[in-house]
Amino acid sequence: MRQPRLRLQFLLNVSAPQSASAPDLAAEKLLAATTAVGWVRDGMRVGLGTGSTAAPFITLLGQRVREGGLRIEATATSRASEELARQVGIPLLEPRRGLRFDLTVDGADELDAQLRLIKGGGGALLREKVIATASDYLLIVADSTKAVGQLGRFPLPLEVVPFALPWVMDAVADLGGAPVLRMDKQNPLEPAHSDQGNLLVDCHFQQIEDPAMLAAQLIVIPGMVEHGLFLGLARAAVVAQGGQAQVWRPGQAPVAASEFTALP
Ligand SMILES: O=C[C@H](O)[C@H](O)[C@H](O)COP(=O)(O)O
Repeated sequence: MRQPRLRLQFLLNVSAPQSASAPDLAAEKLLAATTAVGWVRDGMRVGLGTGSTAAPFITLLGQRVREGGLRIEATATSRASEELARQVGIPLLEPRRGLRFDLTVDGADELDAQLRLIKGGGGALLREKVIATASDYLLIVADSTKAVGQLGRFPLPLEVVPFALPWVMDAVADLGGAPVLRMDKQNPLEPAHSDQGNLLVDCHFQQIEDPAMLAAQLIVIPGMVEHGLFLGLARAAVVAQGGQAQVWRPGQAPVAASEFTALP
């Protein structure tokens, strides 16, 4: 079946800038995605992230597959990304033992200078962490609003087994996380569900002083399936600001992305 042609112009028009001084986030996301697509090589197995920055990456990757003859195989971190990948013609692999990825490209809700991340604003944190952990290289693509001095202003998402919800919320409140059950955007009277059918809880810490300690405290809460702290997983990030894309690596000064013709 002939795949629809998706043009950069279409991607740029996803949302208009809100005012003359506000950053054009759609353009920044597209720039980060375009930079990452340029580093995908023939024969790679690629993990496909989720969200509004990963989506243009998937679309542009599909364009390279269809029009440039790029041979890759991929697995997606959400049903939405899987559907998009199918639409744009990316060959998909089902999960199986031994499957690893050369590269995963994914978005983030917050990243700091050590490339510690908060993820899961789109509810895909569990599959995202599975695929990131099965990847040799996790590359984050982000607009300029995602880079922070300290993690925690963005509410930390948790995926929670429904039966365990009240006790998980009690435990998170004891840790100072002000838990809020996420509601369904389409049906605000109903809770949101992950692709696995679990609930999502957003924890308002405001500031996370010690992400590693918090991760250790969260992971032992029964019924808390996964948390959105991604620590020690990202090898690099492309952070776009205005018309400039920079490469961030853990603890290193940012470098212009134009310096790199391959993965940093
Ligand atoms: O669950 C969603 C993911 O973690 C996303 O990658 C994250 O929320 C960033 O999404 P966006 O690029 O849309 O801001």
